[in-house]
Amino acid sequence: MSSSRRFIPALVVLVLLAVLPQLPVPPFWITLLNNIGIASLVAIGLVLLTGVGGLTSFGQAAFCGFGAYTTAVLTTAYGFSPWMTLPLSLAVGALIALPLGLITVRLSGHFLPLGTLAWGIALYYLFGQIDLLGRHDGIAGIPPLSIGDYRFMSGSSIYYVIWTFVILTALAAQNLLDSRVGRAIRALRGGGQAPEAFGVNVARAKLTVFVLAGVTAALAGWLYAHMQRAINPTPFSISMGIEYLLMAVIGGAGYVWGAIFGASLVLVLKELLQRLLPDLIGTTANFEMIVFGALLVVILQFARDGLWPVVLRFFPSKSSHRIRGDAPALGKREAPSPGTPLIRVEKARKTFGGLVAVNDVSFEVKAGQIVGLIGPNGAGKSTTFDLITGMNSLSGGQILFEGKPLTGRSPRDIARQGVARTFQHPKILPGMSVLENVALGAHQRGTGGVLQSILRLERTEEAALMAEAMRQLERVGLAEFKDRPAGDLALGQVRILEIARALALDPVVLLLDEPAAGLRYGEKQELAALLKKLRGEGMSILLVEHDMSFVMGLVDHLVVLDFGTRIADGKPQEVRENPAVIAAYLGGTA
Ligand SMILES: Nc1ncnc2c1ncn2[C@@H]1O[C@H](COP(=O)(O)OP(=O)(O)OP(=O)(O)O)[C@@H](O)[C@H]1O
Repeated sequence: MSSSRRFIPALVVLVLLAVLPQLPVPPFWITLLNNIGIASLVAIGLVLLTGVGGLTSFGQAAFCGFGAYTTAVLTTAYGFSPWMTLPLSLAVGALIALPLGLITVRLSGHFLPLGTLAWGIALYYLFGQIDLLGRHDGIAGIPPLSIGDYRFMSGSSIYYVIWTFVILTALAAQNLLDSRVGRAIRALRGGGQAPEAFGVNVARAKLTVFVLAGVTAALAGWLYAHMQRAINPTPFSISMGIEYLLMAVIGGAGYVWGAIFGASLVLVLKELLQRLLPDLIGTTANFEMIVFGALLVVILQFARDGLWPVVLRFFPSKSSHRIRGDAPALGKREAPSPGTPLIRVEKARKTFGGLVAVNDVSFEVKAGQIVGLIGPNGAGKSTTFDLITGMNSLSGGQILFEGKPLTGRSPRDIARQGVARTFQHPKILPGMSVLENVALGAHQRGTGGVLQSILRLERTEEAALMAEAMRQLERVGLAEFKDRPAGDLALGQVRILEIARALALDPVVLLLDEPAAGLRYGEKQELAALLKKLRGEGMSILLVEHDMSFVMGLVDHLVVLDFGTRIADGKPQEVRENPAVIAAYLGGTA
């Protein structure tokens, strides 16, 4: 997707990396570059976990420890060859990450980073206490990597191994982010239950990214062990964990290549400060950490997304997603025949303590209808909406979808049944393109997993998902904005984008939560025209709305709530003339 303006500098950097060890550079440059490469691997994992997924971890150094100690023990005590221990080190990283992730990613807010801090410290002390791991002395005599008779003993030889792994890992991470699984991970930043409502398994996406970050850190540890050929617990301490996080954040928390940039910046600066500071202030204490802290504060003030986006500004690229004409069509649900009951709300009740927010409300949405749920502020419309979509649980009564009760089902499961929704406060991912935002809606219609995505084996399915997203954008009239960041759109367009995302689910019924709120008159008219067009195509719609004039000309059926109770139910004209409605809601304006 990147233009030649980015390709050429990338090629220059790659060639420089390749020839550098052959040039007469001081050996410590190579040592420094090796350390940067190893740190970059951990930072790439952190970019996925923290930058993209929004899960902050201070504990990644511990996973390096697992990778390093696995190979150290197996090669020194059990005679394994180093290459054989590579999959084992990665597997140990993944196996430890799995239970730790299960506990950690459930934490929210500041408890999550605190949790990682806690196990980061605990694991470091554990490494120093176990006899098999050589306690605080560690393990020496780790064999170097070798191919045939060639042993990667020197810094400049293992340099090539390290940087091959770094580039492969970065490419793998890029591939992952540009896939169905990657979009799910990127959607985590949207927070809360929203991604569930368009089909993403949030807990699974969090665990996936946690394990991946653990595995990249274990890879770094494996390389470190064979580079140093002796290890002890110190490089796996919490202060290293903090340093890795610093690299990811300074580089550019959401950018894979920013991880390498951040690692380079932090390690080069650390080297310089360690040389310069003692002369400047006459002491050898670890003052570089103070400088890093100050640096981080300054960077976060001026470049919240880290420094990589600043670098990219010098090499602008116009990314555009090519929609493959030969992409296969995704499977589609059979549309219910007009008039079939779809949603049946039967005596639905919701109480919050003593307050009855929804008081035994019943109504129905039939296939091919637009039904409006209206009522004054606090009438219970949003609560009813949340009961149908599974965001809230019923206190009484039941809700059926196509004859089956929805009680106890998760929002994701309800979405999978064909109930797609939009949000009163739109939940888009502003940094993601309009097309990708819509493709998120089609998440459940694909099956590509992590490994397939990394190896780009799911390209046919991905093309189908993108083509479907494009079809929905064309359907709602937003096709021309497909490559624009969703955050650039006006509110009216954002609401329509959410409808396109909901349509990408291949829904049986669309649930729209106050779709006209905050829109200008012209935008409302466009929205109403779109909803009528969708109904013409056979779509069924339930909309919660405030704006009377908006619903009157649009809906087939109106349900009016007041103080949680249904006070009217019928055709718009009948409802408009209902005295109870006039009294409760319309006042003298009807
Ligand atoms: N989580 C909650 N805890 C306690 N009370 C709640 C909760 N959610 C809603 N309520 C109360 O339930 C009643 C119905 O609220 P609801 O948001 O469903 O009304 P609404 O018709 O959607 O109003 P609006 O148009 O203002 O959004 C209100 O009195 C509200 O304060």
